[in-house]
Amino acid sequence: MDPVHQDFFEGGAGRERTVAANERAFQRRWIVPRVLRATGDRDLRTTVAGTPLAAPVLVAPTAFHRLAHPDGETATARGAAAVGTAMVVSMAATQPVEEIASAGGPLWFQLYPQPDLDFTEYVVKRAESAGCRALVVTVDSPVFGRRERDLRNGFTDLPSGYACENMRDAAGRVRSIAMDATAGWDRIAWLRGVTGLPILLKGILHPADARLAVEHGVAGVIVSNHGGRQLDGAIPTLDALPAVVAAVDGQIPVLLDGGVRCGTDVVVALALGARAVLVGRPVVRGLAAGGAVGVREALERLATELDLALALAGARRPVDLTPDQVVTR
Ligand SMILES: Cc1cc2nc3c(=O)[nH]c(=O)nc-3n(C[C@H](O)[C@H](O)[C@H](O)COP(=O)(O)O)c2cc1C
Ligand SMILES: CC(C)CC(=O)C(=O)O
Repeated sequence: MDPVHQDFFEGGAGRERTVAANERAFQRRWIVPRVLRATGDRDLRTTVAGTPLAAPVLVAPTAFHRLAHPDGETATARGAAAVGTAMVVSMAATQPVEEIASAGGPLWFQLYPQPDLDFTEYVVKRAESAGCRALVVTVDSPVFGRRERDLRNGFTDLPSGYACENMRDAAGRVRSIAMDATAGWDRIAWLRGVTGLPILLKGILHPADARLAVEHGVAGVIVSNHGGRQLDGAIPTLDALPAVVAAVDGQIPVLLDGGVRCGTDVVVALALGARAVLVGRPVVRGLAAGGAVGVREALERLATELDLALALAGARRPVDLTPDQVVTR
């Protein structure tokens, strides 16, 4: 891969403290296994916002897949479909959502709220018509994070020949993605009026926001710091999870992304109350290394490791894991 593009995929904001801390937070947790109780067949399946998943690991929305592999987002979707999980299509995808949907697996669509409400509605309807089953609204990006690697590399836009295909307006012109600092909670209420799709908020870290999310009738929240690409110094997601779980009090599912790299990481997040996790960079790396097969292998490996870790932790199903099975040292 072009090292400039690799820096885009791997990098984060500022000094990349949060990028590093997301993974480190998992290193500080230890699993306390239970014994002699997980009898019978294991079952990794779960359902989130009405979408059944073979395992509680989804593909996080990440931008510009054609820069990682010529087959782009379509290959990622094929890899996700092969393992029976959902892919969250980024608003900054380099292929049209209709084409990505041809892979056949369940898709959710990620939206950066745009200041132009008519256009926002147009994009949402397009995702809906393409068969996307949920809308993931990214709420941690009122402005764009400062990505030092990209600034140093002069990487400010897609190279020519590539476009954010889901930013085409009705006239076929590609708009640039705006970060909308004017979007408030009223925008979530507005979105609920324009779509019947379940809405999940991505980028919740504070328990008070989690409670507001419940009050605004969303179908779920994703504890996320955008993989450390927005606010450098933001709390590692695993550290933020317990308070968010407590705040929503079982009313809606809580998902988490950031730093999930292996099956035991998934066990820790599930035990602390996440319904499922999403993975970003591991999927991009799989895509870059081997297209759809690489994505499938990255996700298969996580599911296999999760199955093994569940068995050894004494859980038959993800919901059997309990918070007392994780200690911090
Ligand atoms: C290269 C890259 C591009 C991303 N693009 C988007 C995006 O378009 N929309 C979005 O909501 N999040 C985006 N994210 C954030 C991811 O959805 C997710 O929060 C993060 O990658 C999870 O951390 P992980 O990479 O450690 O798994 C991006 C992340 C990366 C690494
Ligand atoms: C290009 C951006 C719109 C997406 C991205 O890089 C991110 O969200 O981190």
